[in-house]
Amino acid sequence: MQNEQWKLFLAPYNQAVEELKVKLRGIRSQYELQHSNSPIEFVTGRVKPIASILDKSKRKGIPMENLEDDMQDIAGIRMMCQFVDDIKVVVNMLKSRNDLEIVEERDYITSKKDSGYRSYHVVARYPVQTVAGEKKLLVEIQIRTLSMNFWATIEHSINYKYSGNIPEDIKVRLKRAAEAAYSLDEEMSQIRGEVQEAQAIFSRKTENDRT
Ligand SMILES: Nc1nc2c(ncn2[C@@H]2O[C@H](COP(=O)(O)OP(=O)(O)OP(=O)(O)O)[C@@H](O)[C@H]2O)c(=O)[nH]1
Ligand SMILES: Nc1ncnc2c1ncn2[C@@H]1O[C@H](COP(=O)(O)OP(=O)(O)OP(=O)(O)O)[C@@H](O)[C@H]1O
Repeated sequence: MQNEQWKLFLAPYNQAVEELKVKLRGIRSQYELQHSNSPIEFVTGRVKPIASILDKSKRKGIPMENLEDDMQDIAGIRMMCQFVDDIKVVVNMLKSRNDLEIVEERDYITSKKDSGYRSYHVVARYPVQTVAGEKKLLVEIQIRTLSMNFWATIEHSINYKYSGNIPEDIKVRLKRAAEAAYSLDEEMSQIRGEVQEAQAIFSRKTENDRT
């Protein structure tokens, strides 16, 4: 594909990512206004870089004409939660929305990946309005705790550095670190009530300071 063709192909994906970021960040703001604890800590999103699309299509044998149907993560959203239990709340909230349709779920929390990776993945079909009419696109939504995100971000950069061939000793350390990150999640879950009460007090205090 030429540069112009890529721009045209990716434009609806950009739109989907921008729209979903606004919508999902809006949910957090609603919780904030009510001074109640949000199951969503923060939301990020990206359109897969062209080099990464080309690399993945080669790796997985996906022909260019099948990208729309067979590459599920061209539009990607990530939702970070404070607690493991919040992840189910977020997934159910996504399921109850009428602006997207969940087509696949992958639970890498109950069944972590070999690398140690944990996250909950949802693939959804999301409609964007284009000048040529409505277009339904696949969007990958990754839902994870802050601690899972910390691990995955670091592991992703190490993987990049070693082009996917991480030395065995580092792999072992990363797996150990993944378990440590999960222990942190479990410990924090034990004091969830305490943490949330403190955050509610702090949120009211900062609002009072502002007014
Ligand atoms: N850091 C990190 N991220 C991962 C790992 N496994 C999956 N991911 C993330 O999850 C996405 C893929 O999710 P999967 O459900 O494994 O999708 P897949 O099509 O089966 O596999 P991919 O070929 O990796 O896309 C990747 O693009 C990453 O963003 C991992 O071991 N480490
Ligand atoms: N669903 C997502 N939401 C937000 N950011 C994402 C999502 N998926 C990947 N990213 C981030 O986007 C950047 C580029 O991602 P890229 O698609 O090249 O990586 P990847 O997810 O590891 O891809 P692959 O599936 O091809 O191995 C990375 O920083 C990655 O962490």
